[in-house]
Amino acid sequence: MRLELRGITKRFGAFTANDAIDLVVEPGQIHAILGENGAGKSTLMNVLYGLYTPEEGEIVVDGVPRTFAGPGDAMAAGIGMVHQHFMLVPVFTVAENVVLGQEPMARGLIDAGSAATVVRETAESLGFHIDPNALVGDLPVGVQQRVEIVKALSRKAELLILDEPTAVLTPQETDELIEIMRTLAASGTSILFITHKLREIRAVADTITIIRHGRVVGTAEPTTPETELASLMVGRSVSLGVDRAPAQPGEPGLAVRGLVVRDAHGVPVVDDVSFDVARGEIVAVAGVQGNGQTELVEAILGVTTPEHGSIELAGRPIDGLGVRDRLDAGLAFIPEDRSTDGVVGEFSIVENLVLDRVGAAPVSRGGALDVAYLRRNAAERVAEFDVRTTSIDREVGTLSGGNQQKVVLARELSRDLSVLVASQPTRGVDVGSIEFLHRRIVAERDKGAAVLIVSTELDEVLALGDRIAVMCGGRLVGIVPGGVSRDVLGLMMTGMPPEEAARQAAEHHTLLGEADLAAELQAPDGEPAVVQDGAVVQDAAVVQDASHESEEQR
Ligand SMILES: Nc1ncnc2c1ncn2[C@@H]1O[C@H](COP(=O)(O)OP(=O)(O)OP(=O)(O)O)[C@@H](O)[C@H]1O
Repeated sequence: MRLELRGITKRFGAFTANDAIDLVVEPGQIHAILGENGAGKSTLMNVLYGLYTPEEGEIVVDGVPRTFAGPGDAMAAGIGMVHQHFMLVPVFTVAENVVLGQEPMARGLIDAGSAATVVRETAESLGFHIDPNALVGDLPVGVQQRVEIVKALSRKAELLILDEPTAVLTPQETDELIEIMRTLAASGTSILFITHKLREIRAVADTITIIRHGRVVGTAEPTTPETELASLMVGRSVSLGVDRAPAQPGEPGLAVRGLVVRDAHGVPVVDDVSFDVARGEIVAVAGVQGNGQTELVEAILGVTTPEHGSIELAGRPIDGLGVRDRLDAGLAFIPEDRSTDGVVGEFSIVENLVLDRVGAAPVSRGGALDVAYLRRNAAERVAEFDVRTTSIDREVGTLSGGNQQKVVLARELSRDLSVLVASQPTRGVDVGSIEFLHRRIVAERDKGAAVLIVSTELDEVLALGDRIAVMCGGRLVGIVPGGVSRDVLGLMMTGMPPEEAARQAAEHHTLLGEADLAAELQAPDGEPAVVQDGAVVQDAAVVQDASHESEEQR
């Protein structure tokens, strides 16, 4: 399928989120859309998937202009979407989920046999296996994502929209998804790929369209260096990675001793975890989502009571204290799910910036809110943290995802804090803003805070961690120095002890590990090198020329 978006304009009131966007996606093309937070990527994808009606412009599929009144129309035109939050029913089997919504309504019966065949055959054509009879709720996230892909393909999708698909995957699973994307593209399926991860774009995209302030500002090749892509995206030069002095660990900041937390079924989800974070250092906890990190953080914050163990803040046990007392004792907290724990969507930016400080100075004076202070505070924080908004009075729920996250960070990093616990602090935030936010977190460390970062992003863990703790299955697999390789961390995330991970990583590089190495080993003419099995075999220019030659020969 050849898709053309012609002059798509989508407005929210007076605000133009998409401004005359033109985009062409060729059959079998992997087309990455890159843009900073609030650039208008999700809006454009929602227009394409029939969720928003554009004010102007045309969606043209194989030369025919189409109007989509809803996702059903988009699907009928061959467009499928894998959302960030999967739309599967956990208590149904894979086969049931795949046919859900497409079984003949008259009978209301699901033909289990043929659904299972569709699942098996589609999966096999993409080079993996899925048990059609497995319950979706029992499957790891990476496999659930494949079920979503199979589901879209079973509806004859010829163009797949993948919205930040790797946010929930391990590096190894990301490699596997990249392989699946390549297989799909080779069979003619087009892919629109949204991600903030430049490394992935360079690994998989055929072409890149860059959107800024709702407009297409350019296209780029996947060979474009990461720093250049980042600058194109934000419209200024960006330095990736944080320059920082080595940590100066001091007094005890946070201490966790023999912590055990059980879930509702009595299964230990945090299993005898002990570690220390000194003031003046950052410990980053790496791991695939769902390996006990959430429960660990909840126990530190005081929203759950552990079965065993104790937690100390600056040498003082806090086990008996409630959440508010812990915050008052100098704990700052950035929750992993901003929409449920971080912001109140219906409240304004002004209100969200002081949520839990109402009643205390300087937010309240003499029993009343100090409105002048609140407005001044909001204007300053919005400017400092580069929250893209038309007004400080706007409801936070209408900001783009990345900008909502900046509001949470602006509030929490402006506290008087001695211990900072941050879960996925930059999830969904673009590289330009990540640079700033990471610098702010390091600045808190250098002011003497003990910082615990929980992140599923290896880039983030590596950028911030003075030491890196890896969790798997509720246990602490090991704590390693900050400079460790991505491959070692990826293997430890599967539960492999550090020594074994180091040995295996030396023997086998992941695809993205290779991209890493290639970026470091730039050929003299500036072209990235091609790395196989950990060794440079060719520079990319030569490989491209060779492929042209063979095409011509054929
Ligand atoms: N329902 C809405 N009402 C008002 N404004 C909106 C609405 N949805 C989006 N916007 C605005 O449109 C702009 C584009 O938002 P969009 O979600 O498309 O950005 P994005 O590129 O996907 O950003 P991110 O990377 O942060 O997810 C933002 O400024 C956002 O505040």
